Amino acid sequence: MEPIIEVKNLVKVFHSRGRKITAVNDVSFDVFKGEIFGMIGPNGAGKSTTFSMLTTLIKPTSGIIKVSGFNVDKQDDKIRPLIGIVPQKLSLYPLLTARENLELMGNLYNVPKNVMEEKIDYYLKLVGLEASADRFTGGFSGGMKQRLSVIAAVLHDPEILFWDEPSTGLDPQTRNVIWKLARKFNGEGKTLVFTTHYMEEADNLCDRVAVMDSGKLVALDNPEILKEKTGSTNLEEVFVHFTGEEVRD
Ligand SMILES: Nc1ncnc2c1ncn2[C@@H]1O[C@H](COP(=O)(O)OP(=O)(O)OP(=O)(O)O)[C@@H](O)[C@H]1O
Repeated sequence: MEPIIEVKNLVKVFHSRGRKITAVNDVSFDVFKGEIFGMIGPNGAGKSTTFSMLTTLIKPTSGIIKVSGFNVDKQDDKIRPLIGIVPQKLSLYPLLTARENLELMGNLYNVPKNVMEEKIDYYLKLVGLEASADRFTGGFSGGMKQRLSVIAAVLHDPEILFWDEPSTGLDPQTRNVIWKLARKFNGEGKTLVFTTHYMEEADNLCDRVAVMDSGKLVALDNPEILKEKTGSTNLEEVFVHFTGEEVRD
C-alpha cells in the first residue's frame, strides 16, 4: 500500500513557564492512500499536537513529516492546497452567512469562480443546510456549525481530510451525518485522518487506529486485529489495555 503521509521520529517539545513538555515523543507511522486513519488516546496524549504538525499549523521540534511526498518543514505551501482541515475549535465567521463563509473558504483555496456557487449549493444540500444558506452562522446550533465546517474543508477537493474530534459535543443524529460524510468522501478516494474520544466512532470508521499515550505511539492496527491481539470485545477495552485506567491531568 502506498503511503500518502510518512512520519519519522517525530518530536514536539513545548516550553511553558520554565517547564519542558514533550508532547510528541519519537513517533513514527505511515498513513496509506485511501484509508480512514483514526488517532485515539487519553487527554494530553499528543493527538492534537501531532494533528497540528501533520496539517502544517505548527513545526516539529525534530523528525520528518511528508504529506503527498512534500516535507512539512520546507514545502508547507505545496501541502496546504492538498489538505482540508476541520479544526477542534471551528473557524467560522459568526457575522457571515453560511454561504459567505463557504465563499470565503473557496476563495482562500482558489476554487474556480465558475464552479464555486454550484459546489456550494451541492454541499449545502448534502448536509441539509440549503434552507439556512443565507443565515448568519453565529445563530447556528453546534451541529449546523460542524456540518458547515466539514463542507468548508472539502470545497477545494483536497486529497486528504483532517478532522480533529469531528463529533465531540454533537447529538447522535449529527454524529451519524458526520460518519456518513466520512464514508462518502472516503468512497470518492479521499484519505481521512481524524482524532476522536469516541471508541465506537473509531471502531466503526477506521481502517487503522493509532493509540497514543504520553506522547508515544503505543499501538497501531486495524480495530479488529487490535481486539484480537488484546483479547478484547470492543475498542474501549483495547484502549484501556494499552493506556491503563489512571486518570490523566
Ligand atoms: N501550546 C502548548 N504549549 C505548552 N504545552 C502544550 C501546548 N499544546 C499542547 N501542550 C501539552 O502537550 C501535551 C499534549 O497535548 P495535546 O493537546 O496534543 O494532547 P491530546 O491528546 O490532543 O489531548 P486532548 O484529548 O485533551 O485534546 C499536553 O501535556 C499539553 O498540555
